[in-house]
Amino acid sequence: MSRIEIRNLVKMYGTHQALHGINISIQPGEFCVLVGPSGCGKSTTLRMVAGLETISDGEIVIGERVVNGLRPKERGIAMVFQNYALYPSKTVYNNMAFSLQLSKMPRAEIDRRVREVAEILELTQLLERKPGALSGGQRQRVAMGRAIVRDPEVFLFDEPLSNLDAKLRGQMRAEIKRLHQRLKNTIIYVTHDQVEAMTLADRIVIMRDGRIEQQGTPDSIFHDPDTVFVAGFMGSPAMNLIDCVVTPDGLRLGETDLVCTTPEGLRAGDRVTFGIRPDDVRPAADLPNGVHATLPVDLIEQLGTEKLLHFRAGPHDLIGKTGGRMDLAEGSAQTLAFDMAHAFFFDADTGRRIR
Ligand SMILES: Nc1ncnc2c1ncn2[C@@H]1O[C@H](COP(=O)(O)OP(=O)(O)OP(=O)(O)O)[C@@H](O)[C@H]1O
Repeated sequence: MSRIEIRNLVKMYGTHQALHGINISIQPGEFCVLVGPSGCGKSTTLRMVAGLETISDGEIVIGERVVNGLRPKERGIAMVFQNYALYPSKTVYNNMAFSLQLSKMPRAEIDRRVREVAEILELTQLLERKPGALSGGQRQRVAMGRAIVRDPEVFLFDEPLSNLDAKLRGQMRAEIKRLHQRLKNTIIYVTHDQVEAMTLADRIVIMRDGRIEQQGTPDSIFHDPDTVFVAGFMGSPAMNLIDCVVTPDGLRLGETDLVCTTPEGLRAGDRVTFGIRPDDVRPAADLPNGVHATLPVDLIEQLGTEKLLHFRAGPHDLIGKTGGRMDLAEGSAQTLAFDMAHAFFFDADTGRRIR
């Protein structure tokens, strides 16, 4: 187990600045997920830790060593990519053994490691197969096995599940989590999937345009977002976000009769973004103490255990939730309740949270 320190990391691609001074301090054994929209710099950061990209400025420490000048294989890392890059002509056994063979490890030790890891990943029955005869999930496990046999100080994952279907993704996510509980290696994991970030991470780092927008535990990122960007990015369906102007009475959402008192420090005329998660907008019967408003529900999505209620508040399309068994008709006006204890307010100009 090694700590990883990323200090003031800068990446220039010619004149394009992809990273603007990234600072992340990852504790030994911590599972750190880098998440953010396409092009925000997640992969670039990971590839610089791996030694696959040069460092324009700043410092990367793995364990006790500054690794800026070290080649990838000298860094004590193993990387699992999105396209597993298995050797098609080699068996599963030889795919897993290959890097150890290159390092001239004794055959008996290679055999012990490959079989032990195959057992952990339930690949023992497949060791003589070639990748072409494996399912997507099995190939993904071989790619992980190939990384694990090397017993690296640090694992780097670059969107390892993005080629799998939804069900398999869920299964592999749980397997990666179990593997981490068992091996306790330090991990940096890149994804653009916020569900993966929430479920896997000890620490989530949300990136945007080459900068860190916020980092913290999944709980703190979800329940205590610093910015409207983080609030809107984490959570599915996304938080309802509505730009509005504070009136002398408080806050009015569009032309509706929903008015709430505003947090201290806001004055009439201030422009704010009001945020509330779909979980906190319910039919009034579910939430008697909320702020009530009667609004037209124009679409209901049945998800099984719950239903999503799409409704309009003035010009805004919003989403609420109710239990899957609740009987509601599309196109009818419903009295909805907003749980204002869980509402958020952001400065409409800067996007910063107003606390
Ligand atoms: N080799 C390169 N040359 C020039 N620009 C690059 C290069 N690689 C990445 N970039 C740019 O750097 C920025 C960050 O790219 P990066 O691949 O790290 O983003 P990402 O967050 O991993 O995105 P994605 O989720 O789409 O993979 C982007 O603007 C991208 O266009």
